[in-house]
Amino acid sequence: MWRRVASLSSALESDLMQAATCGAGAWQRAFSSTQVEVEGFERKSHPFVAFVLGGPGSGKGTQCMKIVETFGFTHLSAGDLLRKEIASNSENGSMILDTIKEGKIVPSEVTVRLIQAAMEAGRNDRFLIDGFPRSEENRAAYERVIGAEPDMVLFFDCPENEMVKRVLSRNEGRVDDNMDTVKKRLRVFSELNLPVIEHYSIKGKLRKIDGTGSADEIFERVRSAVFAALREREER
Ligand SMILES: Nc1ncnc2c1ncn2[C@@H]1O[C@H](COP(=O)(O)OP(=O)(O)O)[C@@H](O)[C@H]1O
Ligand SMILES: O=c1ccn([C@@H]2O[C@H](COP(=O)(O)OP(=O)(O)O)[C@@H](O)[C@H]2O)c(=O)[nH]1
Ligand SMILES: [Mg+2]
Repeated sequence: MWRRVASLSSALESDLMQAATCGAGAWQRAFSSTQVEVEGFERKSHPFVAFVLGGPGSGKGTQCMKIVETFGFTHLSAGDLLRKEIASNSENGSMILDTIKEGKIVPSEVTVRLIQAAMEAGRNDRFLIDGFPRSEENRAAYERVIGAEPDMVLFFDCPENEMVKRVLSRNEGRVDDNMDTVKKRLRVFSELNLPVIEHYSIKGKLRKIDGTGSADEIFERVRSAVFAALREREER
């Protein structure tokens, strides 16, 4: 991420806002032109990281795809990384499969290492980490291994009945998209995920988004939160 050492002109600022509404290409062009035009940028050590949290079916993956299109983030779904590990028949594969079938949380050291490797391979300065951390232990392990906190935490707040409806109609052939497992996942969400959300709320990093309505309506809420957080990071 770039550290601002000179303030953006208001014209450039509005270019960036405008670009944020018309897709990653415009955003990248505006942003890169800003990098060229505003001398003296220095690359920061840690990339911009946004955790994306919310219960099963709250819309994390759907909104992550829109954020990628608009702001050029790399999307790392912790669940997808784990499912890839299962498919690779690695030594942890069967343990991960059993854990996911039960709606439980995979040991932190496994998930954090997968995220770390994906970030190193990602060659980007902004990442969405989707569906992680799911517990205080996950959170502490990430901060210990990666050595940094996230810049922002998006939390999609959605009523349980809406989440269940969406999960049961999600045709992705997943072993955990069934009534029995989704009930377990909702219990895990309220018992273990919510304390993580509370932690980041107290730290002032949480952006709670109403997860009801159409995907486009929800993204309008997301867009301004992400734009503000990116600008805040640049101005630090
Ligand atoms: N705003 C929405 N309204 C209705 N269905 C949605 C909405 N957002 C996502 N979905 C659908 O609900 C299911 C779960 O969405 P997803 O983004 O995978 O959530 P999560 O990653 O939080 O489990 C998917 O089938 C998706 O197409
Ligand atoms: O950091 C993570 C992310 C996911 N999971 C497991 O993987 C499942 C599916 O996660 P995903 O985020 O893909 O589910 P979604 O919320 O998108 O339905 C979860 O229920 C957990 O069992 C986990 O253990 N640790
Ligand atoms: Mg998901």
